[in-house]
Amino acid sequence: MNTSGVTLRLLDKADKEILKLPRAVKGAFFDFQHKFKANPHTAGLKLQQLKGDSRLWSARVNDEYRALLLRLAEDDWLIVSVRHRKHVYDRLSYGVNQVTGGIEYVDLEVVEDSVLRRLPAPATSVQAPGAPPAPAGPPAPERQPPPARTLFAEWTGQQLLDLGVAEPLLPVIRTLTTEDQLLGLVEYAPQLTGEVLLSLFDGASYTDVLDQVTRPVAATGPVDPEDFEAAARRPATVVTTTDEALREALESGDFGRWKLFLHPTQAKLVERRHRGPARVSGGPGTGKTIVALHRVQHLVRQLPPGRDTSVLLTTYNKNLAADLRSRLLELGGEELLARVEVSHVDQLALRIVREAEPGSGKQTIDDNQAVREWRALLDELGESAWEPEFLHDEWTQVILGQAVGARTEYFRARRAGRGTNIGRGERAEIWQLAERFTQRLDRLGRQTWDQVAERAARLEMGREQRILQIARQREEAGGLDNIHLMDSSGGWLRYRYRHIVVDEAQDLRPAHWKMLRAMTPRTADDLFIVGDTHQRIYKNQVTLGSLGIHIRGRSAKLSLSYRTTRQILRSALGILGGTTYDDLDGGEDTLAGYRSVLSGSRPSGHPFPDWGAEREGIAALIKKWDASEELSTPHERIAICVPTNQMAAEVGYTLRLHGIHSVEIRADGPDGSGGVHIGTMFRFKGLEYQRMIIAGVTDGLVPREAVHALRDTDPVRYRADIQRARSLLFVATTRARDTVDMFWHGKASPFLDGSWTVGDS
Ligand SMILES: Nc1ncnc2c1ncn2[C@@H]1O[C@H](COP(=O)(O)OP(=O)(O)OP(=O)(O)O)[C@@H](O)[C@H]1O
Repeated sequence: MNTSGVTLRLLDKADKEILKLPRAVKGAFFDFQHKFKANPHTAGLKLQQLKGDSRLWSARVNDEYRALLLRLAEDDWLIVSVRHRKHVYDRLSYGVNQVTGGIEYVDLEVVEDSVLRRLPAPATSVQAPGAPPAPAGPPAPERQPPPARTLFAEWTGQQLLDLGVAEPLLPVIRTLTTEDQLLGLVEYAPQLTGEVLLSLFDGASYTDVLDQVTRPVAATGPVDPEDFEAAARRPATVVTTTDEALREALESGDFGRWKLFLHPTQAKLVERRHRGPARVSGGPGTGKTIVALHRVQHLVRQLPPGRDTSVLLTTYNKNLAADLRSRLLELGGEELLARVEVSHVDQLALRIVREAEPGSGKQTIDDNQAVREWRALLDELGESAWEPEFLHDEWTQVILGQAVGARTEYFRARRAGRGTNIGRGERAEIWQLAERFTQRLDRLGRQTWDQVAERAARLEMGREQRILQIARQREEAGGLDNIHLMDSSGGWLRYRYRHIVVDEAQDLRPAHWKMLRAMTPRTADDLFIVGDTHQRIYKNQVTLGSLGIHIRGRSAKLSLSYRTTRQILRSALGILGGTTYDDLDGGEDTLAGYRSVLSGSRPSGHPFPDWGAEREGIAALIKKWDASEELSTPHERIAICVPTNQMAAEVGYTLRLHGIHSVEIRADGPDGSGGVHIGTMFRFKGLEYQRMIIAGVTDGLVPREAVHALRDTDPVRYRADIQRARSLLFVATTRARDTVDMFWHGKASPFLDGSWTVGDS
């Protein structure tokens, strides 16, 4: 707790610099900020204003290092940089960005140096290490190579400024001729400048950049360039202030940054008050889960003091829920976790059902087991007119999905997205089979997850009705508290949660939504829904409005990927083809503006004649990485993704023959540690690896042969199945931070476009 009244903030770019400092200097910096907060004017800190500058000050961190600070107000300071004391301070520039209203700081010398280091060959002007810094103004090679067209010649200075580019960088931007130089500039430029320039460079139009990159972070009101205090409060100034945050920045390095520095668009979503359910979409790696976690923390901070768990954080499977729990713990410790229930949605539904039917003891089975039960039933009946998969989908998506309770209702039920038209006579047959199927499951003491969800939804909706009825009676009785607010178990009858936050929303079943809707009162900030329909890998397509969840006017999008490089992102988008995706509410969602400022090598393609050779190729690639100092990667940061369990086992076997240890990713996470992770595509949702190898991406496997067969017989189902198969491959590809290697044998999957350059395997 700071008692001196001094506020000390740290600019996110300064934090990046500090991370690169030697350990001892980091320690000294931590002590420095404590002393500074206690009294900035202590003699030992040597606080002094830089010559001729009204706001920029320097202070002593240790004998060698100085902190540079902007004085925002009397006792309000912002650390913008930590530098060696010999560093020259006369080319520093700071100001309030006219578009975002955020504070920006640029060390022109550092930026120009970074660009100069990347001059195109023959590099007649490359500076020797330790050479004196370039003089003011744009860097000029000693002997001019033939004039190359500069990258941003097409746009005027004013146009770039209107997009939010930092003004002091315009001269150096005008000198850029190669992508490499641009990356050199982006490394040290303010965040928005980097995003704008890379988007333009990658071919986005001026208006698209304005709409998708600049507008979401533009200031809402007029910007006063002299008002630094106001500027510091805007989300565009990405800062942190707390002691713990500073410690975190020093100790956990890059891995902990998500806890401290939110992108302005992320920060807005975390803090915004909504009058009803709100939804956040965005491509893979844009920080949707990070926003969900910070949102939970924000909501908990608004709760009245107490010990109850009034916030639910839920997602669609056990593995992801476990991950959310550990990340929430990292973010806010036990104190935060104590106010939040983190559970996966099926588990929550099962708890509701068990609470209502204690001792029912039914075994819950998954979709594969259920399809086997359908097959057994059809065999027993000698029925061959229907496929078990078709009946199972019809039963879960139409009958259970729409809570169809009677045969006549089923005759009228909408079957959107189900393909094959079926008439009244066929519906009568299906209805009868579905009845037999549920009787069979009952007899065997089994239930499916869809049944559990449906039952939980009904129970919760009933409970909400009782709550509302009691509230009405209470009102009629003049607000007197003489009505028994008891539920069957004798507890007080009230809504289970005050706020619900949902991650990976695209894969929840319709009944889950009904259940969740009934669990929280219809008040401000009730439901916060995060998901990306481009990553839907199950068949649960919903229209939230029809399930009582109205998000119109409260939707927002994240578009900057923090995970994947621009090169991977471009190839991954190619996998989706031109297909359209829904927005969970009957409309359309797109990945327009989806971008990254990270750069790396292009993804590679590796063709092989057969599966055996392909597996050998995978082993050879891993060994190649192991043998190189530059490419070597800890094995647990490498994953191999394949279409089937059988193929996963076979890859594991081949790797073992080459002495490479691997662990299988199961439904509840990796089965062990310390080896290359191998799993089927379904297992990769929510995971992240430094290197992804995606194998078996062969036509007939991706998508499966059976899908092709539907093309003529059932075009609607064909389109839906193709879309899901594309999403599966898209999810796998976007798990990669640095590299993706796509392997196939025979004919490559039709989902791969020309961007998959063939590697040297
Ligand atoms: N503001 C941030 N600062 C630093 N890192 C961030 C930030 N936001 C997200 N990240 C990092 O980016 C990666 C992806 O974030 P996250 O998992 O939240 O994305 P997502 O949109 O939920 O992805 P997916 O849809 O693929 O599951 C994580 O490693 C996360 O730590």
